Amino acid sequence: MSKIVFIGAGSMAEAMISGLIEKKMYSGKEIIVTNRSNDERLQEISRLYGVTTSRDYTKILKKASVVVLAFKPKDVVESLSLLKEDLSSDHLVISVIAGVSTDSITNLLGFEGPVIRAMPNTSASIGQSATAITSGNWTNDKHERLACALFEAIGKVITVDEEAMHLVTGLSGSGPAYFYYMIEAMQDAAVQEGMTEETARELIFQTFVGAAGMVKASNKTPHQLRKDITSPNGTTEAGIKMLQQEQFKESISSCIKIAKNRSEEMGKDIEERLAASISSRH
Ligand SMILES: NC(=O)C1=CN([C@@H]2O[C@H](COP(=O)(O)OP(=O)(O)OC[C@H]3O[C@@H](n4cnc5c(N)ncnc54)[C@H](O)[C@@H]3O)[C@@H](O)[C@H]2O)C=CC1
Ligand SMILES: O=C(O)[C@@H]1CCC=N1
Repeated sequence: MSKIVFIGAGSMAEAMISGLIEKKMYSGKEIIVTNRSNDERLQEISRLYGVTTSRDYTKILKKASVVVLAFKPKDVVESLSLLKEDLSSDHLVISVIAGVSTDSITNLLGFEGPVIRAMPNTSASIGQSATAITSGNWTNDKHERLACALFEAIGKVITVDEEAMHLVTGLSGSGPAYFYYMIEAMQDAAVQEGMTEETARELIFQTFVGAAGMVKASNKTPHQLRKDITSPNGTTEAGIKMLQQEQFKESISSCIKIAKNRSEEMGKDIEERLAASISSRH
């Protein structure tokens, strides 16, 4: 199998790499990783996963058929201008960059090559990502199948229209962080009430895993599952009433909306920078 290159060696690249190796979709030897300047990080990733690391774009892109863009949206314009000389329409470019459209990537690359935009999440590292993918204009069935297989190795995959990607980003791309925040809040509350951190962690983690398992395994809706726990005038009712009073649902709704809007803003920023660079050339 031809190699897969990760441009960017941050948390998302690492989550994907560890999931792909774990699921044996690629061996460490078939993965090449590069970043901008942090040598220690490349050494660490090479030591952990047995991947090859290099900053010689020309050399590594010659060996690759799939190139995963895993750097931050703010670096897109600069990084793609560095990469475009060594990329061609023979490469399948898979971007996990939040907010940035397949058209922006194609325009920045300056040629009509296949680009697939994906939004995984960091649960990829344990094979549990929820990933949405969408295809750019120059992809074919083979590219789509390959991208699907790659993300299926690290979790569940759904295909969406590109317009949905901003919402997906704020919902399931960022989603694990919202649940971690809830866990943090529950843990802090338990400690404040006098429980040891260790006990709180054990109880909350298992409660979280159990609730996720119930949502998945049961044929009841989350609403019904919640009602099943809520005895009249009991503890859950008291707790939920307080969440309602503190506008829990409204907060979550605003959280998803603002995260979606932020993805749109990041995409627009790239489009504006792209338009400015085109007009400065004329
Ligand atoms: N962290 C997450 O949970 C998720 C992140 N994403 C997306 O993944 C991308 C990466 O996010 P993180 O891993 O969190 O960021 P990070 O900041 O941890 O890593 C970014 C990496 O890109 C590298 N980089 C920047 N410019 C480069 C260049 N020209 N050549 C080579 N490497 C370059 C940096 O050196 C760094 O290794 C972002 O676009 C983000 O929107 C998508 C889904 C979830
Ligand atoms: O926070 C971010 O911008 C990225 C995109 C989805 C998750 N992390």
